[in-house]
Amino acid sequence: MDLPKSSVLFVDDESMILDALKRVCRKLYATVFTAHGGHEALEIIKNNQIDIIVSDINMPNMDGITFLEKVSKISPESIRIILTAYTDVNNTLAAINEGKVWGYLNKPWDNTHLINTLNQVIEFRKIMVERTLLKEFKPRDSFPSIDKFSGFVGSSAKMQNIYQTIKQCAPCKASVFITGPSGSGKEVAAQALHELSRRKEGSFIALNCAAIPAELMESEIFGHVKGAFSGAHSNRDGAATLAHNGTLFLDEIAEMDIILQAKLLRFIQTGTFSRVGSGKVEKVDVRFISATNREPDKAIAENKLREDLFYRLNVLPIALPPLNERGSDVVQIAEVFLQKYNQIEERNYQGFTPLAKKLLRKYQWPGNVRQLQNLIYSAVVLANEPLIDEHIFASILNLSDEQLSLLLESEDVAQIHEKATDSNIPIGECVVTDGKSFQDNSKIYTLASVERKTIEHALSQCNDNVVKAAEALGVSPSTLYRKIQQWQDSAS
Ligand SMILES: Nc1ncnc2c1ncn2[C@@H]1O[C@H](COP(=O)(O)OP(=O)(O)OP(=O)(O)O)[C@@H](O)[C@H]1O
Repeated sequence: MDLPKSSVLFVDDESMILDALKRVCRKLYATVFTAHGGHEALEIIKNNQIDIIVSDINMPNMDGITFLEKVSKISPESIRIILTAYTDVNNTLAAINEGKVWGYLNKPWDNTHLINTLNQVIEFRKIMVERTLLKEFKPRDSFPSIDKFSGFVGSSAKMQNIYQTIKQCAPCKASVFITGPSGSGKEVAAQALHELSRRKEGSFIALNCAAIPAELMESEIFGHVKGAFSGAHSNRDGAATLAHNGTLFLDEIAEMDIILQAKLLRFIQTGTFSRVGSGKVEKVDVRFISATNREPDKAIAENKLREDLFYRLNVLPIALPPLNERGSDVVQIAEVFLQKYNQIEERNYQGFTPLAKKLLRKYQWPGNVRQLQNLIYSAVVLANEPLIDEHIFASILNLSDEQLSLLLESEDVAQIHEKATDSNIPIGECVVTDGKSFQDNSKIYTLASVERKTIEHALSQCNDNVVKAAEALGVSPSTLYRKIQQWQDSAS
């Protein structure tokens, strides 16, 4: 598990001491911050992830013990160390015993001892963080069992219908016409039809009619003989020959040249064709599957697709639903892609945070499964926590903060109710606004107020331990810190 570089904050009222500490710590594998006193340090802690805090005791305005006590509330996971003269020993021991600080360093310090101690603390903290993460996120050897059907992942009712249709259509010879938006899995469906058919020992030949230039298409389908056109240096088999006893998948059929569509129609009707440049008629046994992401009626009206060809190909229609109509299939598919890209990129992401999953379920997915696939691959490359969170997704999808909250907002109330039920806390008792319980049905509460009260309640139940409260609420600690920070910002 790769953890990011640690960060250390030194707090002292004397600039010379801070400069000296900074110089010594160049040897440390850590980002070093300095602050001239408690108030400046608290600002830094609010705006940055600080792992280790080393503070002087005797400082004007706010003494070191009071400062570190405050830190223990807002950043309980950070390791707090006192930099102290021997004369402060009683204060120091009391602070350690009360759990306000983790340990102390002597002032004046020995450079080597200082670096060694901080390195040990960095190591110690890493182990603690790893332990917490491992406990919190329960790393697993395998992801939860996923419903799969011949290349498809997902168990929504709509996809169950599709699987049923594929199972019924696969054994027949009749042509199948697959429609569905771009990236919705039309080729996966075509392959499933082939794999589940009696032709599975034969070849599955896919031709993307949009990707091949019109002048080459005829030769791609039917092959050519040597000398048929300039560049035809030898005989070449086309897809029709290669798919003999197998399946020919004509993807993006409405992009095929309309004149060639007439030749294709003849081939489908008779099973016979001639290679380009040859008069010899050949016969093959091919099952046709075609697909388009256009609406066939429109494509016919626009003269992109021959009507007679369409009716010939559209014996068994299959219409794939867009990803955003497949409910939580999206999360299952994302989990499978996560496993795949974890393996390819040698990463070990354990899954997604609850809000990241919510984003996956709420997003519209204009590019369907292919877009989801690309998103997960990017996240695996760009994220650096064991769980992938909603912010990584939002940044890859280019969503503003406002768009992200709008996207996540709609289910919030339900989620809060779910969580209260999960933790057996009666909602009316745990979430109170303006002195009224949420069981008061006459009042409508804003989502923001419900959220804030819920978080405040969780914090107070967990003795202000942000990590525990975050765990209880099912969000990451960083999300909670961000929210607390926002309230503090708007209050100041
Ligand atoms: N239900 C699914 N489960 C897992 N992976 C899927 C699923 N549907 C599609 N995919 C994957 O998504 C990607 C796009 O699927 P596919 O190429 O079949 O879509 P398409 O509809 O044929 O796209 P286009 O319209 O652009 O030709 C592929 O990598 C495919 O393996």
